[in-house]
Amino acid sequence: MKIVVLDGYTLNPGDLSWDGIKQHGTCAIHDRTNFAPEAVLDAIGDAEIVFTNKTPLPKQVLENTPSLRYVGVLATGYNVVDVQAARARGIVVTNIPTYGTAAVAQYTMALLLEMCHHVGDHSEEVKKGTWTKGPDFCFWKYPLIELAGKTMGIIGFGRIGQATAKIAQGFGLDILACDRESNPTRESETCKYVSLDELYSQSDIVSLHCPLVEGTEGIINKSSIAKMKSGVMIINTSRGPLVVEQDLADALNSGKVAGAAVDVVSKEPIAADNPLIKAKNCIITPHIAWAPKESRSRLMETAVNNLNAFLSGAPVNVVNG
Ligand SMILES: NC(=O)C1=CN([C@@H]2O[C@H](COP(=O)(O)OP(=O)(O)OC[C@H]3O[C@@H](n4cnc5c(N)ncnc54)[C@H](O)[C@@H]3O)[C@@H](O)[C@H]2O)C=CC1
Ligand SMILES: O=C(O)C(=O)CO
Repeated sequence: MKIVVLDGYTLNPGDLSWDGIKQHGTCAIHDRTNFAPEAVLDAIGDAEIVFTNKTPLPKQVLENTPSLRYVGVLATGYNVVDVQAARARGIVVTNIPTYGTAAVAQYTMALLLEMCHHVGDHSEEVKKGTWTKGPDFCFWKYPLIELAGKTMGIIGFGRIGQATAKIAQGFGLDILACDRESNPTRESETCKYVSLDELYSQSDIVSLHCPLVEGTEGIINKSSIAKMKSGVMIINTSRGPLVVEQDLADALNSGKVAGAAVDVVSKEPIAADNPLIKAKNCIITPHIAWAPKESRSRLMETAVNNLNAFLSGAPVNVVNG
């Protein structure tokens, strides 16, 4: 059996093992593949099994891979695959749920705390000598923000949204959740479901945890930002295209949005002219919320289990069933 991993490097830069996948046949592991459909087709060749993390598999590719039977997405978000086109061709697509829930929730809070305290910047200032030369026993470069008593709006109250809420409640934040489906058993004195408009108008912090699908693309835009409080902070650890980046940059530059922290952007790696790079009060990290070794190890383990289950005729974690 021919197996191809299109972009294995970010999952396994050398500190994990591909053996669980390699045991099933001839395995070509590409560190990365050019995203152009011709290059992707070339890398896939006549493989039956393909793994992708972020290499796109659009209809144009899936319709020209006659041997392909299985696509294993090496991530939770599977927006890189045209799942309808795969279903039409009888290709099973699976994802990896839960491996990164704890890491992404933790990272969301790291971004929030960075916006509140700018720990890294303050440390750099001290090392530059600003404290040594200063007249006072302390100084700060930015307004410092206390979270207790504030409200965090969470769009997409699934695994990561709920895990984030749990930590945030520990900081004294009240949670407003918005999801396609509400589950009253998840509500409490400090957590309730609201409509999107209520979430926008009442939240001091808005954090995105819904998948990138047709209905969520561009959900944060000029008009949704207009419904938010002045001075709101926005966090995106989900997918870049959830945000209209020029609209967010404009709102940061005008001060309507006090701060934004994004781990994901519309095009990755980030384009040099992405408007968020020069926007005021914007923290950008290179899509690393998922990447502690602990969570990557769980991801690899689940990828192997997914492949074993598919080959045994009882696939699990299927996203195009
Ligand atoms: N930055 C990173 O490293 C990582 C990012 N992610 C992103 O996080 C996302 C969420 O992951 P999980 O929480 O594990 O997924 P999940 O499937 O457990 O939760 C997603 C939630 O979003 C809800 N949802 C779907 N459409 C919606 C809409 N239109 N409006 C409101 N809610 C909607 C779903 O009902 C579900 O409750 C992934 O889709 C992925 O894009 C996931 C892992 C790592
Ligand atoms: O798991 C995911 O969805 C990620 O974004 C990490 O690649």
